[in-house]
Amino acid sequence: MATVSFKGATRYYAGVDKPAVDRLDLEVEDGEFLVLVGPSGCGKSTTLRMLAGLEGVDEGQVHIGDRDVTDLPPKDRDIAMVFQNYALYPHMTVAENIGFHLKIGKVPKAERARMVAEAAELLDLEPYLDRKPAKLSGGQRQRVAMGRAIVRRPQVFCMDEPLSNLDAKLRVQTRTQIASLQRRLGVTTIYVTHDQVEAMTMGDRVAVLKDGTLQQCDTPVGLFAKPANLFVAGFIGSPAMNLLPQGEHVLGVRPEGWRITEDVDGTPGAISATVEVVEELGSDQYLYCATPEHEQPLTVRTPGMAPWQRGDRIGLVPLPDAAHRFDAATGERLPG
Ligand SMILES: Nc1ncnc2c1ncn2[C@@H]1O[C@H](COP(=O)(O)OP(=O)(O)OP(=O)(O)O)[C@@H](O)[C@H]1O
Repeated sequence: MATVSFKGATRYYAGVDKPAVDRLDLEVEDGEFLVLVGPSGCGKSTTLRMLAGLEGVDEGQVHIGDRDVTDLPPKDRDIAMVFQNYALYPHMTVAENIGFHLKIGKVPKAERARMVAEAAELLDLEPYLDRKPAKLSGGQRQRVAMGRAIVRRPQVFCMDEPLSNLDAKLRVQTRTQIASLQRRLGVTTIYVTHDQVEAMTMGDRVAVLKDGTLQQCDTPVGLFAKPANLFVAGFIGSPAMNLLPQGEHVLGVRPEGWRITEDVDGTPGAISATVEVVEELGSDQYLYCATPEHEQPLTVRTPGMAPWQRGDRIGLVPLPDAAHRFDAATGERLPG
């Protein structure tokens, strides 16, 4: 096990002036589950591939523990990678797929069988050890890919969208399994996803990237409570934070951060709004409200079966501590 450090790590692709990853500084702790998240093209995969040695580092360095691995080939980095497409060998059985790297590494046969059996037990794959990948479900294939990574006992796991081929329900189940497995094994893990819910539920910390630049790295609670800028504020949280321009500032209020009042005119500071759409979720209700000042409707989340209906006029006041403020010009969070 080991720490991972990116020190000003920068990657340019041939023929592109702007770096795909720009001076990335990031320290991952020993045993930590760190998620890289951001929209398509923000540089998540490139960051992971620089760590795995599948992509060169043009400026800066990458360290694993106390080793500078910047110029080491992938096989010497002691990393196991789990890809989106799993990259299983179709002609090999589950057991052979899981044990493949051990065989290449000349681990004796009996030892290999023991390690494969151990991984299969951990991943509930024992009944399938003699099957070929074509006869497995998507979730089982995903677990075989995990098994192949686990038996190598690497210092670091690198996972690039390993759940994106699963349907929504299985994805939710599998993300819990991966997170708990990682905690049990205690192997430092860097996990790439574009899904902010996946990021927030799995990561000890989450690093948010945009256009190749790290925006913020914090615990899920930290990102949610104190987004460092407008991008993070809008990206983390679902439904997204309401962002209301107010001259030189932007006021940010999460959908659950409003107090609703019927006394619109008698409540100082209340934003007057008309309920346009009501979404019933059973446990919650979402209101989408039009206001005279703002083009975008405001989203309001209320617990339970609130009494509001389309056409109601309501007043919205940010709850104490629910107001986030940003500089409209720079997008940076303002103190307080
Ligand atoms: N081989 C390449 N040659 C040129 N440009 C590339 C190459 N690979 C990636 N890029 C560009 O580098 C940027 C970062 O790509 P990267 O794949 O790291 O993003 P990502 O955040 O993982 O995106 P996605 O979620 O879509 O996989 C993008 O603008 C992409 O178009």
